[in-house]
Amino acid sequence: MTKKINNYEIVKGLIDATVKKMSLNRSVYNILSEPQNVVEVAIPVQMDDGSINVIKGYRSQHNNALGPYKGGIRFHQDVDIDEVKALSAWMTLKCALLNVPFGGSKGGVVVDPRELSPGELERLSRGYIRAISPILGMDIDIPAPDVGTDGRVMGWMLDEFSRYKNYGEFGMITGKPIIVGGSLGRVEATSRGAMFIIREAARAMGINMKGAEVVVQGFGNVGGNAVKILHEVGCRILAVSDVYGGVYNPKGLDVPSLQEYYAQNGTLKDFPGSQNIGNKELLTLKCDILVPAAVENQITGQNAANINAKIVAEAANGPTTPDADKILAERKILVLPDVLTNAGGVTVSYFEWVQNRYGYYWSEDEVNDRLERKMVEAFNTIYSLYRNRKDVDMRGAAYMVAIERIYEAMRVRGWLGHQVQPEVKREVKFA
Ligand SMILES: NC(=O)C1=CN([C@@H]2O[C@H](COP(=O)(O)OP(=O)(O)OC[C@H]3O[C@@H](n4cnc5c(N)ncnc54)[C@H](O)[C@@H]3O)[C@@H](O)[C@H]2O)C=CC1
Ligand SMILES: O=C(O)CCC(=O)C(=O)O
Repeated sequence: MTKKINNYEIVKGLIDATVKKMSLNRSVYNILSEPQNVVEVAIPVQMDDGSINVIKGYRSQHNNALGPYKGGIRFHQDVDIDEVKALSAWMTLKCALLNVPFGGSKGGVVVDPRELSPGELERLSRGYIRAISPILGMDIDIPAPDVGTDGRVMGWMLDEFSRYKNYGEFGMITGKPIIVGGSLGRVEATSRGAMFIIREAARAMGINMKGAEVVVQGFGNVGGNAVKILHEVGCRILAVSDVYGGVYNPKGLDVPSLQEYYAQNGTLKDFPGSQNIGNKELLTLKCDILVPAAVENQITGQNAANINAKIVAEAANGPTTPDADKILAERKILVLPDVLTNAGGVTVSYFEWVQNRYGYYWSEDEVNDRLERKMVEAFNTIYSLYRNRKDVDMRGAAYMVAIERIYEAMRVRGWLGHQVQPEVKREVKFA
C-alpha cells in the first residue's frame, strides 16, 4: 500500500523554506507551523431509521494575525485532522496574498454527504455548527462552503447559529443563499477568480484564450463553473471529469449541452459526441491549460512527467505535490498555485461579509469588477516577484508575499518579541 501524502507536512515544509529564504526569525516558522486552536467534536446525528450515528468533525483555526479566522467547511469521507490543518494554513496564506483582512481556518466532517438523506444532512450540518458555535462569529471565525457543502448547508448553519445567539448574525458565515445576505457572484467566484488568473498567465505566456485548449478535473462548484466561465471567454474545453470519471472530445465539448446532460442524468458518462475517459488519463491529455478542480494530490511524482499542458492552474487546494512541482518546473510548465488561483472564493466571501456589515448590497457586476481588480493585482505582484528573483517558482513567490504580510502583522502586534528584524526588506510593494 502506498503511504498517504500528508498535506500538513507539505505546507509546513513550504513555510519553512520560505521563512529561510526570507531570512526571517525562526519564531515566524514556529508560530505558522502550528494552528492556534484545533477542536475535534463528536456529533450525534439521528438517522432516518431512528438510530444515532456519531460523526467526527474538526475546526482548525490556523492564524488570526491579519483578522478573524476564515475558511470553508468540508464534508468528505477522507477528512482527517492533518488535512484540515493544512487547509487552514492555506487559508491564512491566501487571505494575506489577496490583501483580504482575514486569518485562516478550515472545518472538516468525516462523512460522505452523498450517503445522507436531506434530513440527515440538515441534522448533521446543524449538529456540527452547534458543536463549534462558541468559537464562531462574524469577528471571530467565519465559515463558508468547501467540498461536499453548498449554499443550502450554509443556510442551515446560519439558522442554527442564530438560534444559539438569539439573533440573526448574518455575517457569521458566507456563501449563504442570497435571500439571507449572500453575495451575488459568490457561487461562481472561485472559478471566475481562477479564470482571471489563467487569463493573465496566458497573456504573459503568449497563449490566446480564444481557442485555448483546456482540461478540467472536477465538476462540482469550482470545476463546473470553471468549465462554464472558461467556455464563455472562448476556451475550448476538451475534457472534464468528476469522481466517477470523465468525457473527452479532442475537438472540444459542447459545454451548454454537457451542462444540460449532467443536470438531467447526474453523470458525465456517455455524453453524446464524446468518449469516456478515466481521471488518470484525463490529467495527461495534451492541452494548453490543465485545471485540477477536485481534491489534493492529483499531480504527483508518479504522473508529473506525463502532464502535457503549458499551464497547470490549481483551482483545487493542494492538487500538486512538491516532487511534482519540481518535475513540472524542469519541464517549463507554469504552475499557478492554489493560494492564488482559487482565492476568488474567499475574496467574494470577504465582499459578502462587508455587505453584511454594511447592510447594503452590490450588483453582480460590481462584485465581479472588484474581484477582477483584486485577482489581477495579486497575479501581477507574484508574477513580477517570480520573474525578478528567478530562484522561486510561482508558489514560492506567492508564499513570500503572503508570509511577508503575516510576519508584519505579527511583528507590529508584538507576537515576535523584541529579538526580530524591525521590518522585512520589501522586494515588492503592496498597493
Ligand atoms: N467551493 C469553494 O468556494 C472553494 C473550493 N476550493 C477548492 O476547490 C476544490 C473543489 O471544491 P468544490 O468544487 O467546492 O467541491 P464540490 O464538492 O462542489 O465538487 C468536487 C468535485 O470533485 C469531484 N471529485 C472528488 N474527488 C475526485 C477525485 N478523486 N477525482 C476526480 N474528481 C473528484 C467530485 O465528483 C466533484 O465533481 C477543493 O479542493 C476545494 O477545497 C477552493 C476555494 C474555494
Ligand atoms: O470563502 C471562504 O471563506 C473560504 C473558501 C475556502 O474554503 C477556500 O478558499 O479553500
